[in-house]
Amino acid sequence: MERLVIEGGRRLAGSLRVHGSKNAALPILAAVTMADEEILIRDVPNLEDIHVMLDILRSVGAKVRYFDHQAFIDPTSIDTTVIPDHLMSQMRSSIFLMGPLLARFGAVRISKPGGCSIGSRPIDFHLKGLEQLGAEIIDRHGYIECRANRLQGGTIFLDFPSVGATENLMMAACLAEGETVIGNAAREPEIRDLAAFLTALGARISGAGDDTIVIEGVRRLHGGQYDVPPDRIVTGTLLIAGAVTGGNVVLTNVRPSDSTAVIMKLREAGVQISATRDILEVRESDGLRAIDRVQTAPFPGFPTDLQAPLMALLAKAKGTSIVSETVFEDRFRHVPELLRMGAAIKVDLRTAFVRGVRELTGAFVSATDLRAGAALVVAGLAANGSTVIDRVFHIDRGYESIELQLRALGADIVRIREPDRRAQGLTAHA
Ligand SMILES: CC(=O)N[C@H]1[C@@H](OP(=O)(O)OP(=O)(O)OC[C@H]2O[C@@H](n3ccc(=O)[nH]c3=O)[C@H](O)[C@@H]2O)O[C@H](CO)[C@@H](O)[C@@H]1O
Ligand SMILES: C=C(OP(=O)(O)O)C(=O)O
Repeated sequence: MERLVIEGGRRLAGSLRVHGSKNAALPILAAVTMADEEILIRDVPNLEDIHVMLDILRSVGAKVRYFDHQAFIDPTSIDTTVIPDHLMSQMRSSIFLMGPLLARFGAVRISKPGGCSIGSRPIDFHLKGLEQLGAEIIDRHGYIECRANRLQGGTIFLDFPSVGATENLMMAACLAEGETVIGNAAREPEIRDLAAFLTALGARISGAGDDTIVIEGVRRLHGGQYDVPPDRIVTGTLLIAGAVTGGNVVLTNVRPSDSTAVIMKLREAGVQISATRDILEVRESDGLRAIDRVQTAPFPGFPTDLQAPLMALLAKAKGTSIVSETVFEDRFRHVPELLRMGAAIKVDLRTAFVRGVRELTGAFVSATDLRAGAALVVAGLAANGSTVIDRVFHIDRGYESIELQLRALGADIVRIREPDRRAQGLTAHA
């Protein structure tokens, strides 16, 4: 079991290149199964979820090489559309194989996907949408079998602009016969990138990034190359980390327009941020202040994935901030951990009232999910004394060697294997 140990109170300073986006790379890698030639994807982050996705591609017979953040994938050797249970259960994004494999090979068999515990996360929109494209779906005993000779274009209207369902259905529709319209589609930047990648392979998509996407099905997708965009959630986390330590951090390889919501909220909290074409800089500010209201929402709203890291900053901001989580029903699991560090937060259903305290103190805490873990890192950087974060594997799903990135900015953070001297003297909890 690995842990992070942070000696808080160091001001972050320096420059860092933001790595490729997990949430953009995962559907792009799944979409590769629809092509009939080799594909090269660059800037693929070296993350646990990516390795699971590459293992899934290998498990269905694709030839995969991954080095220097480049993934070379030859899908022409795919010889099965049954995904092993132990890979399906490791992450939510395993569901992305459903649309592409069904569209390309006419059948797919999966078990229910795994993922972070942040809510119930059903897959009903994915299944209903595929049925509207003519798939026959049998969902029983924990397995889902889908069949279709060739998917038929159709009109789909999502009850909620689900990112994953929009991506899965957009991928499937690329090889369907005729036109598909996805209404109330998600507008996240990752959807634009997925559409750009598919278009580079010969797909015909318009409207990605708007709430109505139109896909004209084609017979085949050929080979191609694509650069994964920078990770906007890592960008936001590093901005927050720089701000909470009163630091001066320059982030390169960013797309500021994808981070508008978090930049605006940080400015409201008194943080100075400047943006140029692909650079963001957090400058030293004189004190953090509370934000009246932060409400998570689909893009371009404030991203749910940054709610926990921002809350860790607000825990030290003067005044009381109100944080509402509207996307997932159970995404406040970081609150009890922040309370161990001296935060003053009260939760009422899906709203948290965060009264800023003068000081957070180091403690032994546990990452309950990916972004909850990131929030604890933010809190640990700002706290007095040592923070030990358990269950680091959650953080490794979305941040590439987070300790190395933060050390490059001057943080005192190390990764240890239990038992280790630096962790002794701090009491573990269940
Ligand atoms: C790999 C990836 O890109 N993950 C992101 C993606 O997850 P993901 O694609 O799973 O998130 P969705 O946008 O689908 O989920 C949003 C809401 O819709 C609900 N829902 C979704 C699908 C469905 O079939 N039925 C249903 O009820 C979910 O339970 C949730 O309450 O978007 C989330 C919301 O921005 C982010 O937090 C995740 O980081
Ligand atoms: C919830 C997240 O990811 P996933 O959808 O892959 O579980 C996340 O990236 O914060």
